[in-house]
Amino acid sequence: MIRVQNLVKTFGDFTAVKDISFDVGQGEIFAFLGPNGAGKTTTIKMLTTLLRPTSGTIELDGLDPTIKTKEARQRFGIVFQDPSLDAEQTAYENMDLHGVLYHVPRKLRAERIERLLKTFELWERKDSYVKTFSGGMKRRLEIARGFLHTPAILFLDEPTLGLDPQSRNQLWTHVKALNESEKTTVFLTTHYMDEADRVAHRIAIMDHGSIIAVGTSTELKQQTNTDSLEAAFLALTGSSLRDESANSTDRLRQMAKMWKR
Ligand SMILES: Nc1ncnc2c1ncn2[C@@H]1O[C@H](COP(=O)(O)OP(=O)(O)OP(=O)(O)O)[C@@H](O)[C@H]1O
Repeated sequence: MIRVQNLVKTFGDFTAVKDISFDVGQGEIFAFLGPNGAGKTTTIKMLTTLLRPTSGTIELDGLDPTIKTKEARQRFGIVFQDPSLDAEQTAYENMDLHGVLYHVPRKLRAERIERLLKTFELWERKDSYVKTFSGGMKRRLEIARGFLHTPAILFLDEPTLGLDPQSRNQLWTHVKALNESEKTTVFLTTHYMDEADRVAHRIAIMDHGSIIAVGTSTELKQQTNTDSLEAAFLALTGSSLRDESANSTDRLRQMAKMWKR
């Protein structure tokens, strides 16, 4: 369903994604884990046509998204870290607008909106304005909306960031149920190891722009001789802080640019 070969992304003289390759099968839940600045979001942005790869190839449901951009966009749904709902509209209106944008026929649209809002336990609140929703409800609505046009693949970039354990748990229960009933391939990133352990069929660990390990949670634990995914993750990526070093590198780069002007 997703095939990535030798994918590279550079920003100026900095390489954020360094020659990565992996495959994700149909119906699989695939988690991308990695410390801050590892290159996860950059990879998702390339997969979802938001960033152009510097080199390498991507195949989504048999299509090259850099060439068949419009067709590829129809095949996937995305939920990013930044909220993208219209707070001044109701839950139903947000869903409906998305359905119109994705050309979901009216009757099917109504049926799917009802099914998805019920699945994500939002049907009772369908006519409430999104601005009155809690963080967990907003996230559930965004994910329900991501499923609306029956995408072959759903991309979730840190979908549970900032949610309480109850909301996280409930969200994954619903995502898993839809993955099973609709056979949607799910590609996700998260910093919560317990979530990846629970929902992902396979996990890729990324660090400094490279994929350093891929496998099931059990395989990663065996490979590192550890007894939890978190321990396996730390064994593979080390325990030094990344965002600090990435930020200071970024700062240095920015200063270098200013001096060049
Ligand atoms: N537009 C850009 N210009 C320059 N550098 C960028 C740009 N976008 C990302 N980067 C850099 O690329 C690296 C990878 O960033 P990315 O956002 O993909 O990491 P991530 O794994 O998603 O991290 P996090 O877990 O913190 O979200 C970082 O060092 C970041 O500063």
